[in-house]
Amino acid sequence: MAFLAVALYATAVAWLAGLALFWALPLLRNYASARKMGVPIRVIPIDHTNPLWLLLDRKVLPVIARLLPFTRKSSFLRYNYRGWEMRERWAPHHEMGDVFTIVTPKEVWLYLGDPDAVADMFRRGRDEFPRCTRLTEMLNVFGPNISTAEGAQWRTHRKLVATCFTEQNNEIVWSEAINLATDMIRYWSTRKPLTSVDSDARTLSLHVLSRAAFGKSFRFEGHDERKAENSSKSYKESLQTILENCILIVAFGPQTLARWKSYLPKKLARVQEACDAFQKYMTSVYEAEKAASAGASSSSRHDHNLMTSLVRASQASESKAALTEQEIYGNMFVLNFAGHDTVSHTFTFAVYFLAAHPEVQDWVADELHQVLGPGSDPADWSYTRDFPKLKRCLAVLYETLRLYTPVPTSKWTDKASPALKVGDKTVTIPPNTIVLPSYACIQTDPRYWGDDSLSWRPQRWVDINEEWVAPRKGTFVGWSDGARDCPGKKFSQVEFVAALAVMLRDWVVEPATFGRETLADARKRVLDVIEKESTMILLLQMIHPERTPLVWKRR
Ligand code: HEM
Repeated sequence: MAFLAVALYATAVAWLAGLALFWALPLLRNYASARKMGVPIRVIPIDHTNPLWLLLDRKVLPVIARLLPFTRKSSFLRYNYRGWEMRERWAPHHEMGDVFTIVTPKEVWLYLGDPDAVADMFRRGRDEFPRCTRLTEMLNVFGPNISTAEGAQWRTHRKLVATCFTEQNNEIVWSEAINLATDMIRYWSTRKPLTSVDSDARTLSLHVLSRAAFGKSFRFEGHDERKAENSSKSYKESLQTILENCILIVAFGPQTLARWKSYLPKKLARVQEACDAFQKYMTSVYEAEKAASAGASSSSRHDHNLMTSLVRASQASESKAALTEQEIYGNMFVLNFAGHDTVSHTFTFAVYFLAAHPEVQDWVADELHQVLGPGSDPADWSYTRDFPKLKRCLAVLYETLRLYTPVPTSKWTDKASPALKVGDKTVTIPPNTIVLPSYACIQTDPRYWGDDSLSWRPQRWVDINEEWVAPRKGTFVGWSDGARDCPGKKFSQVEFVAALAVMLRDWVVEPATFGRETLADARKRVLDVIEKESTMILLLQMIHPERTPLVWKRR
């Protein structure tokens, strides 16, 4: 009996020691580091980027909030999950000032709500505020790449990737988006009511990417038209499966999945198959391009898709500045990853906002009739002539990103301790601190955006002379800023504007009404759904748009 008691005691002590070593000590160390900055501190007990916690946070926290309602205002419930920024908006900054920290057992996160400090941080660039590659290393699935590299390596990736985003590639994006959107609106107009906006928007963006990235064109297939067979084997389906299961892939790792493939449950086996198929697909395109470069084939010589540009640029540069085969795969995956759901989720938000705002649809349609003419064939619209004039369409994209930013941008201090001026205070930021522009705050703070800052009003981006209204520096970071901003910014703008132009010139969208609901009530319901049922999965998205059906009609 005495032996059992000693064993239990020893186990308890070992547990406590383990807990102190792995949790409490780092938390205390980080707390001490944060205190040195002399700014308000909030503490959260779990590293919110931990892959296991990523699988659980949205399930666990609502249960705790229900069982222990008095904890709702605690830092744990307010800040210990992905995307808390969207729920809180500017509230934490108005409570704590333009700068505050959140301390986790992993590191300290510093939040900036002052546009001048944000602009200064981006201006000072990668030397003082590099990317914290730990946060993106999950994107190393198929090889090192532009998103996960730093220093000289990143410069090589960035230089070569930048050569892919040419005006010729934008032309491809423009015409492919027009073709696909023409088929998509045809499909949407036959669905009454339409419940597949998000799924169809993903198809559109995937098909634009497959053409612009790999040179493969696919016709648009609506949600109900898609065939289920071969689901994880084709390029399209494999990429879709990978993107939908990124968190699982990160949690288990593609190598582990491959090693245990015979024993995996059905869902994981499908994910593993998809990784395998996507890798094979990239290898085949890579080999074909290499052969074409060597003169064995001329099939892809004149195409300006991202893969061919990357292989050619890499072959053309000196050996030290070239990318390895693995790095080319890594970059192709990351371009697909970064360019797919960012655009499709934003497009879905925009369609729902439009359904709630008929006056914005009319405002955009006026521009489309003026620039493109009422009866012109979309196939004749020109990227170089028409795209720069479609400012109202672009404003719909900016306004949607302002309120619902899919990708939060972040920097860190690495081993340095830079000083940053925030208002009249100079904050010396310790090493190993993540530094973030509080995007959900600065993009909606009434101090910079006015009293209607939370209203979706694309008209704020275009003045009465049809000139673009640039926001104050540091108040809009939708595509990030500085040296590591988004290289796909123009790509996404061209795709979005082309698709929107096709849809809004001749069509209008409204919410389907339920029972005796009026159209005005249905529009309010849509806005409520956008606000309450959007969340950060891997990116910010509407969770169940299919529960809010829409109807498209001829204008
Ligand atoms: C609406 C659409 C898009 C939004 C809102 C967006 C936003 C962003 C943001 C905020 C970053 C910086 C992330 C950070 O600092 O951690 C970023 C980086 C990046 N984006 Fe985009 N993006 C979009 C579309 C695209 C597209 C279409 C592509 C490619 C086809 C792309 C490729 C990339 C890449 C490769 C990076 C990493 C750049 C680097 O680290 O040097 N993005 N994007």
